[in-house]
Amino acid sequence: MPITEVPAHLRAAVDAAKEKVAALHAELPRWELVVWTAGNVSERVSNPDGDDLLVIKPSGVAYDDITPGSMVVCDLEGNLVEGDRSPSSDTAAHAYVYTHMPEVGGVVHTHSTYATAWAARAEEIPCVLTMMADEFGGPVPVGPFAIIGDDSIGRGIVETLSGHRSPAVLMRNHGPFTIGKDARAAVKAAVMVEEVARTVHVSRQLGEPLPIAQEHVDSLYARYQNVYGQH
Ligand SMILES: O=C(CO)[C@@H](O)[C@@H](O)COP(=O)(O)O
Repeated sequence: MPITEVPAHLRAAVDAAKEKVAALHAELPRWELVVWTAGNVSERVSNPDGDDLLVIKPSGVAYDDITPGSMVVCDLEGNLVEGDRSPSSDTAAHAYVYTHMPEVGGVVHTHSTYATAWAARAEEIPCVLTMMADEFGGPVPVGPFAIIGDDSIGRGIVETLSGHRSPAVLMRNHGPFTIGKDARAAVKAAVMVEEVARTVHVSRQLGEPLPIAQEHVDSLYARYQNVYGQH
């Protein structure tokens, strides 16, 4: 049964998600992860009484014009539930991730320069920095080439990241998609994947970066994910 309007019991949660996701969009230009209208952020709105919803950016809207009121609400089929603009052109991908990865609460897509350059080569970013062990638990993987317009991008994200420690995937010839427990965590992963893509790129200009032993990757990841305080 398609959802044609936001259920009353989700109204407050949807409005809170609109405020949060609108504010998080400002982080993409702030960290220089996007140009013009590229990129998008979404967050799941869990529905204990039925199908979840997602809140996402309206398609093609300038970042300066993104407000809580401009955000769009869709069901997990990608159908519009609330909003006066078309949802992001990546809505199907976000929705597919939420449907097939129930632990994911936020999805981000950017075209950040260094991560996208790695995606253009379809080359994973090797785990040669302790920061990568912390945040990604190993290399940042590459996902398949996928044309926008159906759920092929979403399928590529899910096939690559399911069971993988990394919250980021470099979709071949396209750019990074990141996931997290909520939209803020996915935005953080987008910031971090661009940072490590740049650092490893710079390092490789002067030689071959040295790998980190798996045992050290594992212990760094465990510490960062379970002990290190992030607020
Ligand atoms: O990369 C793509 C599509 O995959 C861009 O068009 C995307 O970054 C921005 O599109 P939207 O404005 O979110 O519709």
